[in-house]
Amino acid sequence: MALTVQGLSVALGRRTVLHDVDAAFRPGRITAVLGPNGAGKSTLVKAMAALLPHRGEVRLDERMVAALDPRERARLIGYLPQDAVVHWNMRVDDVVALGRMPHGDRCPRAIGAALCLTDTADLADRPVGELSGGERSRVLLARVLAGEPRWLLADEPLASLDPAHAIDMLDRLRQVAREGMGVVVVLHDLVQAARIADDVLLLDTGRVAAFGPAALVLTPELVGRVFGVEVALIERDGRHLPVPLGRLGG
Ligand SMILES: Nc1ncnc2c1ncn2[C@@H]1O[C@H](COP(=O)(O)OP(=O)(O)OP(=O)(O)O)[C@@H](O)[C@H]1O
Repeated sequence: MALTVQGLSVALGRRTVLHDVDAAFRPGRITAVLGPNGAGKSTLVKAMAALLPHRGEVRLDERMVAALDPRERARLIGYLPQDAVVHWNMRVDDVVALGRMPHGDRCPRAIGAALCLTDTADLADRPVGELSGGERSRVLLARVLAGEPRWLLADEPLASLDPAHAIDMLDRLRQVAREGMGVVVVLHDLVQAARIADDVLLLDTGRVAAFGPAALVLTPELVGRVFGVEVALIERDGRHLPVPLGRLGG
């Protein structure tokens, strides 16, 4: 099931913060959305999840996402917001079970698989309010995965994770993509993006600066220009990882 964005523009307040974005995302692949602060990354994924009014089209195959019944949309697209919070101090397994709401069930297999994949089964009977920020991030990912969506849109899921857990999180996204889910993930870390992404959508002040296979987008020239930094490539496991060295002209 392909996820396609065509002519997508979003205005917030009086400002247009996304301009005419075109992109075709493919299932079974990880697309990293990159760009400087304020480039419009969060706005893009929110609009793709039909959480913001927009102009242009977001389609799942031929169907407009905004026109889908909300429960069906939630079954197809899982959205993991930046800085997600849990307002009630529920048990972890109950939080994860909320991910089944669009299905109207409490499928033990799906919940168990999500707990297992995110390494949160040991936390299942803990109150979510007692968890560390990183543990909570994994639980919130488990909640989305429990809904077994066809697409996962994750906004900066690494924000509160230490390097080891960040690597684990990305490996989990890789695993769900291998199983066929389409993954669109907003990232800040260029090295992690290069490790994990099949494709990269590079945004610059609300416009697409580049979209395509990671190796073609994550070049020192392109990344350096958009972020205003000097970038060196290091090679690891056959991938070229862009490392920011300093500000351009600094
Ligand atoms: N409610 C709002 N009203 C007006 N402008 C807004 C509103 N929310 C966000 N913006 C602006 O929209 C632009 C895009 O914001 P967005 O959060 O999508 O950027 P981002 O690329 O995700 O940034 P970051 O890397 O800092 O998280 C920013 O310039 C931001 O100031």
